[in-house]
Amino acid sequence: MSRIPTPDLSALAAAQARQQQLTKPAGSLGQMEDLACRLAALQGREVPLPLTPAITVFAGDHGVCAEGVSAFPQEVTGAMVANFVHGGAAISVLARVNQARLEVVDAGVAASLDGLPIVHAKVRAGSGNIRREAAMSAAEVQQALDVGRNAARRAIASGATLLIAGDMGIGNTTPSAALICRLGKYSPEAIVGRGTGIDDAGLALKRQVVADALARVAAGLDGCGVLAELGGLEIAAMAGFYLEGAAQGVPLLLDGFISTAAALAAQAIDPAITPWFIASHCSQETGHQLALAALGLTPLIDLGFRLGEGSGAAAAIPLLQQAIALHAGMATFAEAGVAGKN
Ligand SMILES: Cc1cc2ncn([C@H]3O[C@H](COP(=O)(O)O)[C@@H](O)[C@H]3O)c2cc1C
Ligand SMILES: O=C(O)c1cccnc1
Repeated sequence: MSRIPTPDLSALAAAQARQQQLTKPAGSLGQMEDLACRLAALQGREVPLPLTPAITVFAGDHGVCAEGVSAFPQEVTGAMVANFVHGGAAISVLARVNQARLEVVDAGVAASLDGLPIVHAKVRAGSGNIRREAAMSAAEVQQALDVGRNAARRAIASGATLLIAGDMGIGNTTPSAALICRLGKYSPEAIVGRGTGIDDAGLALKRQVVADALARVAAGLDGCGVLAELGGLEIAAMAGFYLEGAAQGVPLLLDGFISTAAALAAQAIDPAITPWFIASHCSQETGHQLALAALGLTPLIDLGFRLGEGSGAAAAIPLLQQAIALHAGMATFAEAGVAGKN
């Protein structure tokens, strides 16, 4: 039995009826109208309340970096975690400007991060090399899912009504691509991209690495089994974060490629999660659009981001707040004494 509630369809219908009454031609605010109505259904109220966003960035390292799949060295993962807490990363700035709580969790960074003011929940120091071996054991998947679930509990206890998961892990577009291929039934050609910026030879190698990883893994695995073979520690933690957020009835704003791979894994574990996902932006990473399509989602914006960290989701927070403000604050035709459509 799923712990995840279903959205409130009567609140959805009431919100849709309200949109028809607001002083604008029906449909003229496009996706903002659908967004307000979806948030109404998720909050269970005709007029949703303004959102209190919280961002949790999960960090982990990837054994598959040994294959040469990233343009950057593995030690950047830990160095960026320090940058997050010192306030200098993109997500640090976007959290500040959006007044969002920002928490950083070490789910599996290779380096020691002792002494940094983060959540220390290292399940292991980097995953296995998915080209040749499982990313982690079944027990480690469960531990990483729990790391994410606990982070969602902390965020919600602090008052969050919108959850964003970010990622930091050099090499993590490779396991993400493998997960998206496997769970979305896509080919590596359609999904594998340049990540941090590998060249053509690097891209060909990365496609082969993903193809080899997929070929290594048996058919018929469940969501946790796929995460163990092809995932990563921060990706599994993100999936656990999403599962707990949905179970507590909190909307989940997806970020880019890694975030969407984690969402597909969460969906494989519990399909009842699907309506709790909202797509924010479309990443430049090859295959992100297809990954979102596998979840039935259309992104709100395309700013050409290809960063991760939760940055695209954070950049879309004002759009969600504006959708709610319009839905709540616009006058109806009756209130404003404006004539409706002939
Ligand atoms: C300085 C820096 C900051 C980042 N912040 C997020 N990523 C992003 O890039 C990495 C994934 O790309 P690939 O699979 O090609 O390594 C992840 O760490 C992701 O979070 C970064 C990457 C770098 C270099
Ligand atoms: O879409 C993303 O999240 C992404 C793309 C490239 C590199 N890192 C993250």
